[in-house]
Amino acid sequence: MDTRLLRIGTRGSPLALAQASETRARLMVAHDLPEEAFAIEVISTSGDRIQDRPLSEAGGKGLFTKELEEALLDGRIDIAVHSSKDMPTTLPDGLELSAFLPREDVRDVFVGRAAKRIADLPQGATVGSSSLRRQALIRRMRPDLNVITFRGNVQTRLRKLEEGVADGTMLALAGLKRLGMDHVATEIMPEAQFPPAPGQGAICIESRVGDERATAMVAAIHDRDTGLALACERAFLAALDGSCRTPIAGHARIDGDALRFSGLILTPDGKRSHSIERVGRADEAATIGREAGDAIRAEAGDGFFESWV
Ligand SMILES: NCc1[nH]cc(CCC(=O)O)c1CC(=O)O
Repeated sequence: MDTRLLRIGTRGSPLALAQASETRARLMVAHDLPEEAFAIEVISTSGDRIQDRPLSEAGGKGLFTKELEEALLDGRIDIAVHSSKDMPTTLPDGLELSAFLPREDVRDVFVGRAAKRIADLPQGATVGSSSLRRQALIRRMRPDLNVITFRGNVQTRLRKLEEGVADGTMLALAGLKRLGMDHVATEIMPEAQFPPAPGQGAICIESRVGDERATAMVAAIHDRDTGLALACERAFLAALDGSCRTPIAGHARIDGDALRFSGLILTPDGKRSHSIERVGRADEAATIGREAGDAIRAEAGDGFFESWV
């Protein structure tokens, strides 16, 4: 047995640490190894440090992954644990997503103070979110609400609610569950009304291409269905050139050999949107996602994206 320490890199937020611990726990079981066989290395990222502006303005998704990827490429860590939702569609040369853990609930929740449900908020109430997708979906449901940018980790956002900065906020149920905090949710949003971001609820593992030891270790905790769903959702995002500036939702479900994908793009004000549904074979996940992205882009036309960029 290979007894060298496997170094697991993670961001330092409570959610990131919970995800790294879950990964370590699964590796311990899969390989019958003690906790001491793994080291969790906390790496601070620009996304964690920049708190004063929306990430879409500060440089996008890569802000949560850059420093972890540098540590991987430098050999300071062997694997990096990420939320798939935060991963850019292209990775640096020499790195790959080598495993996806079984997916958590993909739905978003509303955490309300002024009301438990979005529909019951008073006219003009304030809802905080930094996600363009969530902002657009809230505006589509309730154009009268005042949507404000709300950054920071789950704990920071909940504290802002207590301080009265907003009457409610949106969070991923998956993150709350991993933190043991899902009781704070006051409304679980139906997927049809509030479709999730591509990758939501799925933890992924990034490693060096050709690192056989790390690849073999994480292969034992890989979940086939999550991997196929993510191949489809990430191909959809890539076809749309999805950045933090584009409100995009997408979710693929796997049922044996079948895959069913739903995608949605919106204008930031939520007034216009295009949706797409595709069914196909699970082993063609990436092709289905790419074709759905190409089709929705063609249907929307260039004007859709240019009208508000
Ligand atoms: N960008 C932050 C982020 N990235 C992933 C999650 C939730 C966990 C997940 O989707 O796996 C969150 C917090 C949130 O959206 O509430």
